Amino acid sequence: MTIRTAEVLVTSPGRNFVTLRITTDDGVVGLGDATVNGRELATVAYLKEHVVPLLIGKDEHNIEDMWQFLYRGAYWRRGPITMAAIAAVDVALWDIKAKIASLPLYQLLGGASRIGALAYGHASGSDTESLFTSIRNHLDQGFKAIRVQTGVPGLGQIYGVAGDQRPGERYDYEPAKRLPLPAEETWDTRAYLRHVPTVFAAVRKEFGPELILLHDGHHRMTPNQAASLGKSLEPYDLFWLEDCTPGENQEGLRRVRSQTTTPLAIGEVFNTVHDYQTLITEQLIDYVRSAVTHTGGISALRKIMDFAAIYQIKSGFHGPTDISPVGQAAQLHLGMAIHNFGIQEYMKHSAETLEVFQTSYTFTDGLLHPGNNPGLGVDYNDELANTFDYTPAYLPVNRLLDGTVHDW
Ligand SMILES: O=C(O)[C@@H](O)[C@H](O)[C@H](O)CO
Ligand SMILES: [Mg+2]
Repeated sequence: MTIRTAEVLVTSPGRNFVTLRITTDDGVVGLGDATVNGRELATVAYLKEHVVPLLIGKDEHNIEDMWQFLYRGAYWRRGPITMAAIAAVDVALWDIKAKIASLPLYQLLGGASRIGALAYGHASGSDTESLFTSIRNHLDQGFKAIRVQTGVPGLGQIYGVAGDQRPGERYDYEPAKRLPLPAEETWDTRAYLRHVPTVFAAVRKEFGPELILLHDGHHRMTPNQAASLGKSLEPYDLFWLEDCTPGENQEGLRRVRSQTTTPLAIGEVFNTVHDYQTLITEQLIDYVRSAVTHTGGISALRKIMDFAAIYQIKSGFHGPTDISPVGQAAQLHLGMAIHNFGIQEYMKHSAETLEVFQTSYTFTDGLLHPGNNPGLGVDYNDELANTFDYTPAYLPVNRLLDGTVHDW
């Protein structure tokens, strides 16, 4: 009935992951993800120096009390590092509780509300032809929903665009580059705003009205620019326009919302319910983009989703490859259980990553399912993990044509 050990594990099978492993005195093991892309060692230090000593000897069953102890007890509240560390503890304790109950975690969260979680994949191409190849590739894999990103004429490598690929090839866009300094990219919002509607017109013409399409603006527009893009994309019936503005300025979304009916999703860099307060109560968004890993865990994100449900706002949890298989499993269990599930982002992890983290979740006919193993359904292979040393990596920095640093 107590926590015996808590270990902070770092591995790098192609990219860096931080995992917290809690073991009880009965030998039950729980895993939690604390990966913050490009700033991984900050959560390692926060956990090792300031959280692990607080866990030893505590009752593993009191998840809510532990969450409040770590959140209120720190005095310095919120922030991505603190909330990722709390998330790792929270998820590991839910994993343990479900294993003790011998149930898949979603059963403890209320049971299954659906047969599976509708997933969207990432198609991209430097031009329309390579984008179409990538979309066909995703359709072949069974995706029913696809995010579309392309290059912009006149700009070089930009957010969201993988190298061109042939049918059957793996999509491998990874923004965090393993370089000693961040890569720098060039950006021009006017060129982007002119180009994107032509891309969606071409995609609709080629693939028809049925396919679910999404797009990520990656925080680059002002509210006025975002309103303009939302309007110009209305004929193409997007499932959502993501991160159209930086989003910390919640009031700024009023301008976007009042001008366009294109659905809006925001929140992958948010870390508590307070980041959403105005957005939710004024119904300025349609989808909550938080990941379990970056928002204080299952306990906290569940509360955000219950709050959002009152306003007909649904989930669209952040699921790129920098969310580890542990974090992805946690949000699949949550997504199975909540009523206001919307869609789940799904970028398949590399083969090496899925050998380090052995998962029970499946992807069939466009739907993800967390599997029915007790707990999260993820096992950690220490021996293999230890062969992959931590390698520093940075997300890119974005500059305007005149050299000014812009939102990336
Ligand atoms: O915007 C997204 O959906 C992601 O690709 C993020 O850029 C990445 O997860 C940052 O670590
Ligand atoms: Mg995004």
